[in-house]
Amino acid sequence: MSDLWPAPRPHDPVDRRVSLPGSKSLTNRALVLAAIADGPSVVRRPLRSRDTLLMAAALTSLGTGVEDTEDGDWVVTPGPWDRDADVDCGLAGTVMRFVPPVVGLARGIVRFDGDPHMRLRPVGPMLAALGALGVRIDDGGRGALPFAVHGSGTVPGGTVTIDASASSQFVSALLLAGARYEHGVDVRHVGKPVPSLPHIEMTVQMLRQHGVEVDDADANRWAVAPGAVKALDHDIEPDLSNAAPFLALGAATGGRVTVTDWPSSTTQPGDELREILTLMGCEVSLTEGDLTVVGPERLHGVDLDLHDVGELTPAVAALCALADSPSHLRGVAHIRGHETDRITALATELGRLGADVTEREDGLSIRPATLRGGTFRTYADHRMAHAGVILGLAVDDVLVEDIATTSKTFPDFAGAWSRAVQGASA
Ligand SMILES: O=C(O)C1=C[C@@H](OP(=O)(O)O)[C@@H](O)[C@H](O)C1
Ligand SMILES: C=C(OP(=O)(O)O)C(=O)O
Repeated sequence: MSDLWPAPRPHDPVDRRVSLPGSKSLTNRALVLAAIADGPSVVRRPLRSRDTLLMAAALTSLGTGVEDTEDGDWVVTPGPWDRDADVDCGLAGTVMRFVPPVVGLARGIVRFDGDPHMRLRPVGPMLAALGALGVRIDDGGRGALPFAVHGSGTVPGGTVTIDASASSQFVSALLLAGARYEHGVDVRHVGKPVPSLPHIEMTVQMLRQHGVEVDDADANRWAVAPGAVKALDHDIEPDLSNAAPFLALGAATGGRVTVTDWPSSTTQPGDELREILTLMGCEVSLTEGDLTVVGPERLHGVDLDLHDVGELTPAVAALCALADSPSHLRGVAHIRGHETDRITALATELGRLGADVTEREDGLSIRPATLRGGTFRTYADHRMAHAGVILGLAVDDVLVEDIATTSKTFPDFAGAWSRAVQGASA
């Protein structure tokens, strides 16, 4: 298969019903919590994609049992965690950040590395915080991959100050492990605002479901009391951020798309798509778990602060490039530290196809322009690929580079996308 994938363009407004794979963020939290719980449990309808398979492999290499059931669920059995191991983080922020704090509870030296770009993604402040909590880290002073965590079996824990403005995952990581530290953990953020707060709420909610006491009453402070993490089975919701391109299919074509099993209440930031698409002129309705988006004749531009939902930026930016009025996307300086520098990547690639884009430190301004076909580069970033296929809905001859990069969070995205765009027989 060519490295350049012709993005399919529908010829008539579509009317589709789509079921999506599970959430990366929920699956990887469920796996970590199951691995440090007080007994075996089941992760039902997990996402099986590169990021979650890497998480399962990391926990398995420590000594955790992760077994498949016939239904495709995972049975997780906490293990002895008494060995040295190597962890491949790939390009998964959740593996690089969520695993080191639990390795403090293991006995052994665990070495972490990942894809070339992963060595550039931020983790230093979290490693420094872990050191302050009593975990020995050997990172050669780099504050980045590769590094080793020397687990001694117990972690003192306690109060720690961290600048988590580069990633909410620093906070989530410390909280996920914190109940198993001798004194729990009391995390205080100092610095520019923490992005992606719904993802920290997701962490807090899941910890509470596992019987862990969490105090999040004050802004920028999260305290986890020491205690057991009770074993608990999880049903994983569909990935609502990965719903973005599919909802965009309705939004950008004046068609109708329904995503099934949309939760009535959720901490996933993708739920914000309902509000965003409404602002862009779509009709959006949620009825008995069916989220339906009906696109307008032309989408409208929007002025949005995406600080809390930064991972939606690539898909939203692509939709803005198809709108009939200017858009301003703000508050997402931190996404320069995502799978690629997403602000520069979006400005470059939308611009290559004719979009009128201004790159700013913390976002993008996008004005209406006539788009043309061409190559859309993806920089190993699944969500850049989503942006490319969205443009391909409205522009002939868009070639998306390395569509397989979508396997980070979506198995066979190209197949699912072709079927959604062209109908079930595709
Ligand atoms: O905790 C999580 O599961 C995530 C938190 C966010 O990270 P940042 O806070 O680094 O943006 C988000 O962008 C990422 O896709 C998933
Ligand atoms: C930022 C993302 O991923 P990660 O979990 O690797 O940080 C993302 O999926 O948009």
